[in-house]
Amino acid sequence: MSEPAIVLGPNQYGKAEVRVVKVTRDAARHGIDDLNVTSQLRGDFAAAHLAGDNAHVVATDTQKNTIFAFARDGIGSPEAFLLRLADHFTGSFDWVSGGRWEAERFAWQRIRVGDGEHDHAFVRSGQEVRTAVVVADGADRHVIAGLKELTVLKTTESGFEGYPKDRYTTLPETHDRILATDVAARWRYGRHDVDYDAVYAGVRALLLEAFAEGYSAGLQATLFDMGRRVLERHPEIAEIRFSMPNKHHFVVDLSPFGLDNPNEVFFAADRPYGLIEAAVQRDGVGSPAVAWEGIGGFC
Ligand SMILES: O=c1[nH]c(=O)c2[nH]c(=O)[nH]c2[nH]1
Repeated sequence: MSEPAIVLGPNQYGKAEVRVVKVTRDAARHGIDDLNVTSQLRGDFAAAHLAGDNAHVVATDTQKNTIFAFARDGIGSPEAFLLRLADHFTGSFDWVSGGRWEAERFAWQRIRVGDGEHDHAFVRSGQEVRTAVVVADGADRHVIAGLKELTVLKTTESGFEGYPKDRYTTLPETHDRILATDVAARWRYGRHDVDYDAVYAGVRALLLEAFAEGYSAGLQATLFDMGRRVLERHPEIAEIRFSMPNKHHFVVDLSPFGLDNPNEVFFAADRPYGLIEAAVQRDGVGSPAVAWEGIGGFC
């Protein structure tokens, strides 16, 4: 029996992590957009791989330059910027049938001076990084927005009880513990007539509100509550996925020092950590695999 032939499988290529900063300076009060953009093209690139024929290979350098050139007109929301890139590359080259464009956006806030805000001096704001992915597949456009590194902590109103105990279980039950995590979430839009910046702000607020409010019976329950609130309030969002580490805070035994410790002094362990991941979906609404392809881990 002969060995199967060796053939080219799925492929994409482009420029990764183009750091583009756009200053808007048509008035004394400047604005700033700070992004990390990755562009990857899909289509007929077989000859490049199989024969070294680069006739179809839009250089990664050209893709990088296109990102800078498009920034000259203003960036706007990361989702809108990525959609422009997708339409440009698929519209300009017949053999580019799709691709994947991804962005991280770093937020800056005006520095407060006296009781005003400075016109052109900024401090990195917040901690979370906004994320966006656009996948073009022929005429289809999939838009996934998100955030990562949104670090939150509550000092009470969290517990973990009722779990199975076996011979390896040592964890004591508690109904009063610290709950801390770095929220990473991505949500897929089911429609595209969306004010991406406004929805981002709304989702971020709902995630924080869900984390803060009420008693958490576990990070899993908190995760689902976050997702449920987002889907209830945002019909334009089809589904949302989360990846959240449970950043354990262990009560330190101070009895060797003759001290009590009524949930006041903790050891903040950095590893290992629990890792809680889930999708929150609308029943009966499918989740297109092509939209999520290339997203590392769960979200
Ligand atoms: O919120 C939690 N979920 C778990 O699955 C888990 N497992 C664990 O040891 N502690 C916790 N906490």
